[in-house]
Order: sequence, then structure tokens, then C-alpha cells
Amino acid sequence: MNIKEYDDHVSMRDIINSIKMVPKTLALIKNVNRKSFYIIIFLSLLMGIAPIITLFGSQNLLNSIGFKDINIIVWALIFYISANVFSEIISSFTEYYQSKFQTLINYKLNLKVMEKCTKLPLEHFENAEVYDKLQRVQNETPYKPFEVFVSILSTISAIVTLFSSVMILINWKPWVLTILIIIPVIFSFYFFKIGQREFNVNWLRAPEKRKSWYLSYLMTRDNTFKEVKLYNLSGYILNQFKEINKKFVRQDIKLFKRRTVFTFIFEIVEQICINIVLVIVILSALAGEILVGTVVALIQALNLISNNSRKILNTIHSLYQNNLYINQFFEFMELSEEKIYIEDKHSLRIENIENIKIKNLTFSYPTNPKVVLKNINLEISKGERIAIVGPNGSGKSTLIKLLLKLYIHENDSIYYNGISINDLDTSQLRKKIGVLFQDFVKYEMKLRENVGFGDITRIENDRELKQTLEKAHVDFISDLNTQLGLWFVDGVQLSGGQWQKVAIARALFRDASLYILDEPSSALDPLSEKEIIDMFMNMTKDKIGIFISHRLTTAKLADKIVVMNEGELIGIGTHHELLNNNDIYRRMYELETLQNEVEYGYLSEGASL
Ligand SMILES: Nc1ncnc2c1ncn2[C@@H]1O[C@H](COP(=O)(O)OP(=O)(O)OP(=O)(O)O)[C@@H](O)[C@H]1O
Repeated sequence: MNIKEYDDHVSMRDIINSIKMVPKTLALIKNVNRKSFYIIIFLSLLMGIAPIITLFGSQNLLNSIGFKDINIIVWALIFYISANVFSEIISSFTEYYQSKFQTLINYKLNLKVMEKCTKLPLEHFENAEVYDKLQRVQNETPYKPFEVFVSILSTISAIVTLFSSVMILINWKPWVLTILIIIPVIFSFYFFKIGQREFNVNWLRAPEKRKSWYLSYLMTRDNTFKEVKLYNLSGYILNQFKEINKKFVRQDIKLFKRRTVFTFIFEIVEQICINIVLVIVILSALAGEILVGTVVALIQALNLISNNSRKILNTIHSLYQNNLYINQFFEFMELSEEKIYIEDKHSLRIENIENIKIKNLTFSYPTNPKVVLKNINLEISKGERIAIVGPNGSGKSTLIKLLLKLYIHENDSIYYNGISINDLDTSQLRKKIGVLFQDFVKYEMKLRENVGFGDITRIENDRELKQTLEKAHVDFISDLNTQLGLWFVDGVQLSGGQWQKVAIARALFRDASLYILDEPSSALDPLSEKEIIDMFMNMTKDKIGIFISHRLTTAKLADKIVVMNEGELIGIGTHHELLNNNDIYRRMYELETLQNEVEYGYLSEGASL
């Protein structure tokens, strides 16, 4: 079914398409818990019959009074009371099973969305459209499928009741039915139209809803709160938040108004028809054609027909609307997954990374036509430690992400041990790589988890965790079970550099054959930086080590330095080789040395004071 974003015209085909979605939705819900699913359907059928049994009970009871026989009256009373008790029992059971099932559906479908998220490639998370889709699905999934199910159940009960009530009326005057049924059918098209409009409004809201969420995030998180306070941004952000949400409120009120007016017109027309039939019932009673009990039964049947035809109309309307939402869920679940989950079963595996070869690598991000890497050629072998240097935006981190197979690059340009990265089992390859990302995660969890996530299988191995912490110079906390960060109770906040050391420990905790550190020293003091790089060089003696650095005094410790500029690899060699034959490198180094001298001069000036 195609989602119409702006047009709220509803054709018969749309309605049929929407009804065609019902089996798919039911299958989705049934898989959550088959037993509850069938019990609820059975209870709904009983719920549909219950009003008719009660109606018969009251008709019998009233008519029995005319016979003046105590036995008949007692039996009629027993039947009447039993019918009411039966009705109460069924409704309590239905309530219990529905609440239980709703909880299960919420849990299982949210889990499905989360599981799907874990399988999506990185590029989907850098795409605003996918984010919007995710936002819609996350907002609606907890309750929409259950609403569809409830709509279907109500329709089943209502149809059963309607059918039985119709039987009562058919016995009396069949032509009366035409009036009572034609009205809801005519109105149903308008209800669909309203449903489509409400859906469209919500559909178009997703990007702004996400913005609204982001604004509230800025106002309420510790890491953003400081700047918001300092730059006095509260008013500005709050205004944007208000603007977006005021617009939502205006739209919602407009929709409520439309719906209320329309429902009101429908109810008035319907009431007029019902009252005409009522007059006919009274006239028949006055003419002595029917008994008092039958008059009551006919009036009740009329009410049941009126209520249930309205109910069917409402539920079909919400069914249609909810199906549009559920279609989003199915579309989201069909998003392409990371290759790792669909093709890797037949991929090749390597035990250790001995050699990396990059051949004519050219790359653009899927969301950006700009060529970010241009014809890169590079070879690194076991035992080599490489530093990558270059100005901001020159493509250093992109190169690392491609080495980790975070983007699918169709051309065979990267080889591990002579095998194209595209033919390698992704998860097995990633197990061989320990990485510190430039924007590493500060897990608001225990120290054990922050480091142990490097190799989850050894998260309980205290001895190895402590050895790694020592290597990464994490000497400021000793208890592995210390909660880090301030989001949860008893948390200990770390400084920027301390968090970075913990993240380095996480990368090193992995028993890898390739270690990559993307700007490991960005938050470290010079002494810590020296210690970390020395340790890294030592640790990667018989492995492959790559680190990105903006400090050439650090980079020069590497065996080889790779210089990048505007997506190109413009130089490779030792520090001295590059000083002699690479103008950009030499200039960068001179500038850094000059800055150091200024700093040094300043410091010695200060020292002499
Ligand atoms: N996810 C992305 N989607 C689209 N473009 C991106 C993405 N990430 C980076 N870019 C673009 O790719 C180019 C290279 O970015 P990259 O992060 O690789 O540079 P870098 O050399 O690591 O920079 P820095 O030294 O500032 O960390 C930049 O022009 C950037 O705008």
C-alpha cells in the first residue's frame, strides 16, 4: 500500500488494500502469543452473543408476568439473572486477557524494532528519512497493532450482535432494516476520509517531532545543560519547542473539531431514522399486534443495531487508519539490513590479520556526493605501527570506518591477508580489531562494563580487566564495579581525559591483531599521551597498529606516517623522509614546533617570574 502524503482522497481501492493488510497484521499479532490470541477471539464472539441473550432474558421476563404463573416467572427470572452474570463474567475475562495481551504485544514488538535496529547498517543511522521512519515506528508500535486487533475484535462482536438483532427485526418488519443499514454505509466513506487526513497530519509530523525531542534533550541532559546555561539558550530553545508543539496542538484541535462535527451529523440522522422505526413499533403495540415484552425487545434490538452499526463504522475507520500506521512498521522491518546478517553465512574467515592492502580506494558517503577519499593506495603488514596525519576533514576517520566495514563499498579496494573485505565474514573480522573511535561512547555503566565491552566474553575476568586498566593507565579507580557517570545512582563522574583512558582500555581489552586509535590523545595531558603511545607501540610490536593524531611530535613515534589532504594520500614515510620530501608535512611540523616554542617560551617566562 502506498502512503499518500498530501492527498486525503480515499478510493475504494485504498479501503480494500487496507483490509488486505488485516491478515498480515493478525499474523504479526498471533505470533506474539497464539493461546491468548485464540482465547480473545473466542471471548469476543461470546461478547457479541451476550447482549442478545440478555435481551431475550428481559423479553421473557416481561412477557412471563402476563401469564401470572409463578413457575414461569421464576424460571424467566433465573434465565434473566444468569444471562447478566454470564455477560459480566465474559466481559471480565475479556478485559483480563486483553490487558495481558496488550502488555505482551508492546514488549514483543518493541523488541522486534530494537532487534531490527541492531541489524541496520551505519548509513541508515546517518539518514534523516530512516530516522523519521524509526521515530514513527517507535511512537506508534507500542499501541497501534493492539488497536488494530481490538478494532477487529470489536467488529467481530458488533457484527455478531448486529446480525442477531437484525434477526429479531426481520421477524417483525424486514423493510425497516434498509433504513437502519443504508445510513452508516453512506457515512463510512467520510469516516475513511477523516482517518486518512489524521494519518497524513501525523505522518508529516515525524521530522518536527524528532526536532522537538532533540530540543527537550538539549534542555535536560547534563552534557548539554552547561552550554545551554552559559550561553543563556533556554529561552531560544524553549521558544522553538513551543512553536513546534503549539502547531501540533492547533492541528489536533482542528482534527478533533472535524471529527466531532461529522459524528454529530451522523448521530442526528441516525436518531431520526431510529425514532421513525420506534413510532412504528409503538403503533403496532397499540394495534395489539405485539406484546409489551416484544416491544421492549424490539426497542432494545433497535438500540443494539444503532450502537453496533456505529461501532462497526468507528472500528472500520480506526482499522483503516491504524493499518496505515502498521504499514510503517512493516516497511521499517523490511529496511535493508547490514550485509553481515544476510550474506555472511558463506563468507571467508581469517584467524589473524597479517596484512592490509588498500588499492585505488575512492569513496563517497551515500548521503553526500562529495568524493571523500580519492584513489588511496596503502599497504600495512604485521609488526608495523602507522600514524595517519592530515588537516580536519581530510578523510582519516572515513578510512578507518571503511577498514571496519561500516560502509558497504562495492568495489574490491580493501584486502585483508589478500582477501577482499567484501568476501570476509564481517563479525569475525571485527572481532580481530580493537578500536577507539574519535567520538567514543561514555557508557553510563560500571567500569567493568566500560572496559569489558571490548570483549564481552571476558567481562567477568577480573584479572585481565585489571591488567588492561593498568596498561591504559587507568589508575584513578580500582573497583571494577564502580558506576561511571552521573545518570544513575552512586555514579562517579570522570574527567574528559579519564573517560578517554577508559575507552582506550576497552579497545585494548580485545584480543585483536589490529588496533586502531582515532585521536587517542585529544583529551590527554602530554605525560599521559606519551605513556599511552609508548604502551601502544609496545603492545602492537607483533600486530598492526594504526593511530590518527594531530600532533606530529606524537606521530613521529610511529614506524611510518601517512599524510592525507583533501581525501588524498599525499605522502608516506618516516618522519625524516617526510620532512625532506613532503611540503605539507614539513609546514605542519614547523607550525607545530613554532607553537610549542611559543608555549615553551611563555612557560619559561612564567617560570622565571
Ligand atoms: N557520515 C557522514 N556522512 C556524510 N559525510 C561525512 C560523514 N562523515 C564525514 N563526512 C565528510 O567526509 C569528509 C571527511 O571526514 P572525516 O571525518 O573522515 O575527516 P577527518 O580527516 O577524520 O577529520 P578530523 O581531523 O576533523 O577528524 C568531511 O568532508 C566530512 O564532511
